[in-house]
Amino acid sequence: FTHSRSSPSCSSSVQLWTLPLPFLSKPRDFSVPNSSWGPEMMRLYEHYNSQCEVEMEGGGKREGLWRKLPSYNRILKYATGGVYLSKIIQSKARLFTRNIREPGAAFEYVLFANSEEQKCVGIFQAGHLLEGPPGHVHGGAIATMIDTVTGTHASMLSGPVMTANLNINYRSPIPLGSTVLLESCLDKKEGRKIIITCKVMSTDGSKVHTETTALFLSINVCHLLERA
Ligand SMILES: CCCCCCCCCCCC(=O)SCCNC(=O)CCNC(=O)[C@H](O)C(C)(C)COP(=O)(O)OP(=O)(O)OC[C@H]1O[C@@H](n2cnc3c(N)ncnc32)[C@H](O)[C@@H]1OP(=O)(O)O
Repeated sequence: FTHSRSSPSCSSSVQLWTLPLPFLSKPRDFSVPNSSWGPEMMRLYEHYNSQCEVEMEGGGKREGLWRKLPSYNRILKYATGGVYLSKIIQSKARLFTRNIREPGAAFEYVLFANSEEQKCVGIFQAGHLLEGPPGHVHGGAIATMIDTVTGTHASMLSGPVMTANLNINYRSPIPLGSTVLLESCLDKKEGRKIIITCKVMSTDGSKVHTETTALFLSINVCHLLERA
């Protein structure tokens, strides 16, 4: 939500300096290791995190291929345009995936983006509150993981977007408590449409849990206000 598309009926070009002070305080980034992260979650986190910076011969560092994306629990309030968006955000609202306080109970996750390859990955550890079939993760929770990674990927490519369609094939169940790797790839962009494919896999890549094609439509943030 850092991009803005101009519209004659609703200007969304609100700048950060117009935000009141509470919105300027640095929000907490939840996508950092905590005591609930298991060995597989840590291993994959370190694998991608180590590729965010590359050591140079002279001892300095430069940006690597991957970038870790921060994750907040009230993402819209901290975005450019927060004054407009605050009209539709209730004070108790929290991002769905970050609204359980107990570490490890629900979604533990971190996203990384690779702009050169137009790829995003998500590392998710599914906690005990996400049960569907006994001992396994609920299909809606899996859809949430997919929507989070592909939605973030689409908004990085095109600014504000809404999910129009998620076509998910569930191939094998995900054991509760396990860590999975989501890989999101741009398929194509056609006007306002962004089509993304996404696989949910076991951490060693040996098992495919789901395969998805997702359609996003870029929107003007006024699209949300019109429905408020
Ligand atoms: C860093 C920050 C991270 C942010 C991190 C956020 C991560 C989480 C991301 C979560 C994202 C969500 O969950 S979003 C919440 C779930 N989604 C929603 O509630 C969306 C509800 N639906 C809508 O608001 C609307 O239907 C839209 C915006 C999707 C589309 O409406 P519209 O803008 O008026 O567009 P419309 O004219 O209908 O359609 C434009 C073109 O797209 C096609 N089209 C539209 N819908 C579909 C469809 N379902 N399947 C196929 N095609 C479709 C039309 O045929 C048309 O094609 P043609 O004739 O031009 O060829």
